[in-house]
Amino acid sequence: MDSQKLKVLFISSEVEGFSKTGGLADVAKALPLELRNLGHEVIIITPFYRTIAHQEDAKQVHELTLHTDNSRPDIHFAVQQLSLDGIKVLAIDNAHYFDRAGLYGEENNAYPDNGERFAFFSLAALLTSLAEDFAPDIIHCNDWHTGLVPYLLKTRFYETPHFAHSKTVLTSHNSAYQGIFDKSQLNLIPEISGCMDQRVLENYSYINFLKVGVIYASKVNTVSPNYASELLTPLGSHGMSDHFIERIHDFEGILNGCDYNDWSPENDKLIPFNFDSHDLSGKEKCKVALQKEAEFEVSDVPMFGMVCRLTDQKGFGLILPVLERFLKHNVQFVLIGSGDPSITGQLNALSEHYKDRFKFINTYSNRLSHLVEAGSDFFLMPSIFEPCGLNQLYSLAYGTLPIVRAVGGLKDTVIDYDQDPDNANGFMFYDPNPNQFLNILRRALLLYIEHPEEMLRLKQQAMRSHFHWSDSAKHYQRLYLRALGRG
Ligand SMILES: Nc1ncnc2c1ncn2[C@@H]1O[C@H](COP(=O)(O)OP(=O)(O)O[C@H]2O[C@H](CO)[C@@H](O)[C@H](O)[C@H]2O)[C@@H](O)[C@H]1O
Repeated sequence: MDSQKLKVLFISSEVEGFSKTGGLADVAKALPLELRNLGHEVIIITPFYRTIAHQEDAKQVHELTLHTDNSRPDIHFAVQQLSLDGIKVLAIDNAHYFDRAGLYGEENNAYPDNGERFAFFSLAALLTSLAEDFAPDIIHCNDWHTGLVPYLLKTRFYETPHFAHSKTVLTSHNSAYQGIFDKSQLNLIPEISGCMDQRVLENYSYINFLKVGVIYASKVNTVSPNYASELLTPLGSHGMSDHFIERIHDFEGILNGCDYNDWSPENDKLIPFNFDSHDLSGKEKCKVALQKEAEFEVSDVPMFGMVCRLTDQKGFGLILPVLERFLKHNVQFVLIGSGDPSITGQLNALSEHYKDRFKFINTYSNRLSHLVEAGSDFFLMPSIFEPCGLNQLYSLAYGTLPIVRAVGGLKDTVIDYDQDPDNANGFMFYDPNPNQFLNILRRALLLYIEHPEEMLRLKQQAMRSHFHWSDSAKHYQRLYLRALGRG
């Protein structure tokens, strides 16, 4: 085999098309496909959740046993094979851990045994690689769920010939989620529950999965250059800066891409009218469809959209204090999201009160997220932090101007109209302050009302901003080669 053609074991707790709660799933689909296009052989490993899509097509390919110490019964699991456009997807099937209503929890409450569930998943992924006789050059781990894999490679599997040449890459899609658990959840892995190394088992009592991954992976990255630099600071690192600084020579930011197969207004099947940058009449019709969906008056009013998980990260602490003042203007605003019940409650009350101009739909809907991207004039992402953000990339593709806070990947992808009018593709504000956010909303509103020709130019310019996954995949390829000492 060509020495540059690599075998990549890509381990992710969610994969678009099979299971999804957020942006990790988008990456776990798009990146393996582009790596395959570069000639690499990729196998994806993911849990076989109760709700996994296409399970009727699954074929059981292995029945495996995880031997624990003598005090616990062995754990049996099956491996189900699925396909992502020809890429082998091996799903770890164990009813105790994954036959549940949610991926990570229910009704916004995490499952109390998530540490044990994903410790099991990490071990099972490596056993599956052995059973499959797929000796990977690179084991690509994603987020805290797989943070123990690099440690397992250096302990339990240290002398296993199958992994003798394997290197690990850990991508942190969101370093705020670290996977911190009591050691009692780690009984499956005596190398950890009995570990005397304080860096692994802090105070000999609890573990931080992400931290262990950052310490032990061959290379570590996050999903934008700017978030990578934030992770090196105490303020922007969610308490992890010391660990990222320690790995500074093996750590970088690689910007996510936009999957234009799923997110192109020219051929999107989930929107009622297609359009492109030369002819935006289809976008106007999508706006009418969105107004009807939201039960708003159909008229030429600026439409603001937002689609996200309802968490503090997404900036609800900036939105909620000024939302009523914003809604005094002649605007329409559609927000699609699910998550934190306290945010849901406040949004429901406002949506009820301002029925003619604010519609909150408390749901997770792929169709609606496409309609909001297509039918809005502006898309809101006033995030407190944002490792990369995908929705601003989708907005740009649909000529919907993103209004973002200058953090993480938002800063790497959006150019502010006031700072650089010639090249702008959106609006950006800096301070995490509700009034600053309201000011920028008003700036956007003014542009819409007073300069429709400028609005059109900006929309067309936004549609010409491209973030191809093929570029990101080439960066990952270089990272893999460096991990293998070939770069
Ligand atoms: N109610 C809803 N209905 C339909 N679709 C919904 C939805 N809520 C969210 N989504 C979808 O979930 C995805 C969210 O992706 P983001 O990257 O914007 O955020 P997330 O915080 O989940 O991802 C984390 O990982 C990604 C991937 O690396 C980083 O870009 C990001 O900054 C980081 O926080 C999008 O595809 C969006 O359309």
